[in-house]
Amino acid sequence: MTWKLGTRGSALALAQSQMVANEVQRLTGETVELVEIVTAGDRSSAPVQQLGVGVFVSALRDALISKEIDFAVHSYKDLPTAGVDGLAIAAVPQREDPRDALVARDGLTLTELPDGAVIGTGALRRIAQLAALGLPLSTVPIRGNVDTRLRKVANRELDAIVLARAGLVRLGRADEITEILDPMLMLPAPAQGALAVECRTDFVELLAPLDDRATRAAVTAERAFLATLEAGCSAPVAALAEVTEDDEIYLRGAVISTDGSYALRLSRTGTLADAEEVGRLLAADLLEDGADHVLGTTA
Ligand SMILES: NCc1[nH]cc(CCC(=O)O)c1CC(=O)O
Repeated sequence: MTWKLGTRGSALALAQSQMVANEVQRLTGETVELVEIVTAGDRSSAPVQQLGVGVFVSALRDALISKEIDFAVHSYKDLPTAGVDGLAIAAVPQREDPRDALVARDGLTLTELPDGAVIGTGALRRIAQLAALGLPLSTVPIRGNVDTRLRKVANRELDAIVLARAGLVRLGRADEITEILDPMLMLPAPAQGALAVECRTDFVELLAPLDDRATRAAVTAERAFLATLEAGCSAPVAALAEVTEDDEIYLRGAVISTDGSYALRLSRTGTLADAEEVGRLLAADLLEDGADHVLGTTA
């Protein structure tokens, strides 16, 4: 039997899905076929904030439930925190670099960009953290696939863009990065750089060999942090968990107002086994410090 892997048709989705397909074939000996699924997010060119979370995933989930496909690969950071009955995340493969990256004209770094430089990014988390740096830069919304975005720098429509380094690596275009942004300045989105392999519950055990326990724990902590804050706060949220060799987890989290004038940043440590609790507790710490008021300044 050939296993069917559902994927979006973008170059990044295809690259990610092909990597996972190769891993599945290597680890299980099964044959995997890619099946392209068009999602509402691919059909629309509206800003992602207007479309809402989940626009890229619901068509894939429908195809899983109807058995058109056996499993799907998502960029984990694009998955809504709520799961779906009958489906499960069977594996979280080893994470790619979670950091954000700057691609600027003429090889420039953030501090080398001239006064008035224009940076393309639509993500509130990135807009807020760039604003919090207090540099004489402005941001404009940008959408489209990675290739389209990179072209806007190459043809000088924009001075720079900010992207997830992981996407550029997977597309073989990491050499266009002019600065990797330190998480001290630009904390990534929860689960950035990680993939989620989703399937019906009857398929879970077959895909378990792909799971990387350190990545799963890191993502569990980051997403528990996000889910807890979503209840009380809708300001831009950033989080990054790092796992040490002796199974310690170090989670950093931030909530930033969109104009960058308020930024709350805290961290917590715990054990790998307590990943979920570390995330929830860090969110509680931030809420106690007024994370919900940071939201108030955003609205
Ligand atoms: N929101 C879009 C998105 N979803 C996943 C990635 C690629 C990186 C990843 O897997 O986290 C990107 C592009 C980007 O943020 O630059």
